[in-house]
Amino acid sequence: MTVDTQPAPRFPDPRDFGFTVLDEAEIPAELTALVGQVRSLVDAVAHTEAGPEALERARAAAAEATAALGGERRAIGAMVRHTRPDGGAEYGTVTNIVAGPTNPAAPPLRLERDGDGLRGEVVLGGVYQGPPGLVHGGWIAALLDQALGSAANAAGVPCLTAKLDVDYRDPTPLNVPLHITARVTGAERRKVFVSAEIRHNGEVTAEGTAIMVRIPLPG
Ligand SMILES: CCCCCCCC(=O)SCCNC(=O)CCNC(=O)[C@H](O)C(C)(C)COP(=O)(O)OP(=O)(O)OC[C@H]1O[C@@H](n2cnc3c(N)ncnc32)[C@H](O)[C@@H]1OP(=O)(O)O
Repeated sequence: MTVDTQPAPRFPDPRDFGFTVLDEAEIPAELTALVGQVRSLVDAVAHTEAGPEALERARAAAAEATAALGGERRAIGAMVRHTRPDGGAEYGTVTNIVAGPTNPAAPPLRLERDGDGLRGEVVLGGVYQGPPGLVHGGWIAALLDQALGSAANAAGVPCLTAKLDVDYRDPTPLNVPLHITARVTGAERRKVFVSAEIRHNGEVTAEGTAIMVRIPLPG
């Protein structure tokens, strides 16, 4: 593969392109706690064998909780800024389905810089089940896509996934720590090549490679 460009050193500020950006420190602790509680609720609902009375009580409490949040909604496309220890900034959508900090439908995945790439750890419970006791293959692809996209973005390159290849090496179990790593392996014109793995107990369960394409930005 030809490597003829280096990623830009600094990710552009999304505010310059009309996006709303909040700093992750601005996310209220109460919202973070609510997100965690709703994740527990989703797990409880998915697995409950409670009787009709308890189910109706739970439904009414959930309806009350929904009403308590009122009609105040964050705009679609709102972004969150994470400031790294070295002072650099990284951005993601605040409701990203794989790693959005305000999205209870997202697993609590946090990807941190590790050398030239990124690493993170996540435990996926029963609501991510595909085959019995195993993580759904679509979610494995989603985790890899997020890690691959984040690795390209962490290298200062705003881009979208053009092509994603996933190799499912071994079944990925539920309810155990999964270790995710990703890194940029090369670049060619607007294409950025990235590679990622998911490991359990040090063994690779899935590998992903992607071609990300840099988004042309005005100016
Ligand atoms: C914070 C991080 C969050 C990460 C979130 C996770 C990532 C995501 O989920 S992104 C969402 C999913 N992806 C998308 O929605 C993308 C949809 N596709 C598109 O918008 C366009 O096809 C796009 C932008 C990828 C490329 O289109 P365009 O800008 O017209 O590029 P184009 O000029 O055709 O191609 C540029 C280069 O990429 C290559 N390329 C484009 N598509 C592909 C493809 N599918 N396979 C291989 N190469 C491709 C072209 O061959 C060309 O290469 P070269 O420089 O050698 O000629």
